[in-house]
Amino acid sequence: MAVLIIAGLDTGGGAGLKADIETVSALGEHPLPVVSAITYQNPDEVRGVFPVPPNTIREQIRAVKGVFEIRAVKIGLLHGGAVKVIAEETKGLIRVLDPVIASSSGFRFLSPEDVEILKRELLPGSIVTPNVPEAEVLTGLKINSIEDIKRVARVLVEELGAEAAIVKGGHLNFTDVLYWNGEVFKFSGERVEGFTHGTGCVFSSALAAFIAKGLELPKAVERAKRFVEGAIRFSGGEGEAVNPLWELQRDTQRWMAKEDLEKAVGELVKLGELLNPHVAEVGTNFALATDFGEVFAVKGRIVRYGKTIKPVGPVELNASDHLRRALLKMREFYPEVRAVINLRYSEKLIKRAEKLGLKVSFYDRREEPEEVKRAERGTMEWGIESAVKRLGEKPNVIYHLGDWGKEPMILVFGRNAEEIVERIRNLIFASQ
Ligand SMILES: Nc1ncnc2c1ncn2[C@@H]1O[C@H](COP(=O)(O)OP(=O)(O)OP(=O)(O)O)[C@@H](O)[C@H]1O
Ligand SMILES: Cc1ncc(COP(=O)(O)O)c(N)n1
Repeated sequence: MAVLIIAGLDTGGGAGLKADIETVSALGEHPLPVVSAITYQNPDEVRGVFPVPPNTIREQIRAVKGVFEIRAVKIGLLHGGAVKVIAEETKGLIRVLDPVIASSSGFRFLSPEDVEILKRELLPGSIVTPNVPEAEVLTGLKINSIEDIKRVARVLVEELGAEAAIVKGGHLNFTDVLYWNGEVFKFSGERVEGFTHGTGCVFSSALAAFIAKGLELPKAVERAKRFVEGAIRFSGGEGEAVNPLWELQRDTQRWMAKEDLEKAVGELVKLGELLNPHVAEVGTNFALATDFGEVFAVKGRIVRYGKTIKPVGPVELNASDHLRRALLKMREFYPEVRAVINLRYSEKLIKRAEKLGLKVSFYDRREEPEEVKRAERGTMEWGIESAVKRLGEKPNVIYHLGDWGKEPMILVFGRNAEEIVERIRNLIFASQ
């Protein structure tokens, strides 16, 4: 279904049309982008705005209206001169209006006169999604509590003529309130850590996309809120903004990691007889992490098989709890490390690793504090941390000499699966 998006361009690639297009596309709908303003901004500041002339906005809308079946319209950043044209051209369509009055970096986009035009021309009949400060400007009322939010949402509909109002609590307590058809709906949320530049854009676009799918308003609001939470949680990256593509990126990384690891395991199997003596009693595993902290490994581990070696099962997500924990701990110190393998301990391998110039460290399970031992699952994390701290720089190899009932083990780390295979090749050929 097509969603018409009328919004501004953010040169920083965080908010505005770019975030809207990503959101609508990620949710499987077709975005029809109409530029209302060109901004010059980065994550820290908005330097200026070039308003696209009203007629140019009109022609952009006319080029697609009647050609595509527009199921919803999302309206973001505007300028006073554009309001009337947009109101005329979107008449009769379901409109989600995000009244972007100021940026989160503090730049005032709409003057008080522009706000009045917006209230008069565009707000009536729209589903309006102000944040707390915007709702205050639109209604002239102060908001200090959830009760105030409810009252203001009602005013936006009953007095200012909106079709529905969702007052967002991102600036208060993360609870959003919808007023629609004379009823109040509350959507509770918890604070999510991450960048919030662009949250309002993603929320309103997601809402428009869910409406386009035919969801009833309360359900669409609930889904839009959950979508934004994910986009905040996985918001890292250069844009310093929300990331509407996180689920797609996660899935892409999943198949890439799976494929890379399968290929690398295949290469290891070719080393069969040479690697066989180095396979741990408990089995060897090979793990690869994605940027999202998900870790793939071989289900059932890699075991000795006659004179050669064999992966017991396929490469799968979370197939090795031990290596997953070792790798994730290592990545807390060195995020570029993505892969790890465990081998049976031998002094010969350690000597060889040092000769090859690999940085080697170790941990001693006998030094493990009692409380970590009792907690049972913290040993690996403690071990990696103590080995990293002991060396004072990035270790490529970490070993431990075992303990009562625990087999001594070597972990070889690398930036990717191929690097591990290369390291293993060098280690075992040279240790013959
Ligand atoms: N840190 C956060 N954790 C969880 N949810 C949040 C957070 N910040 C905002 N939200 C949610 O994101 C949505 C957008 O709300 P917000 O109040 O941030 O909009 P906004 O101020 O218009 O955004 P923008 O930053 O684009 O101006 C709402 O559903 C809100 O509850
Ligand atoms: C083009 C454009 N549209 C919307 C916003 C608001 O987003 P935020 O409040 O996160 O700055 C923005 N900064 N730029």
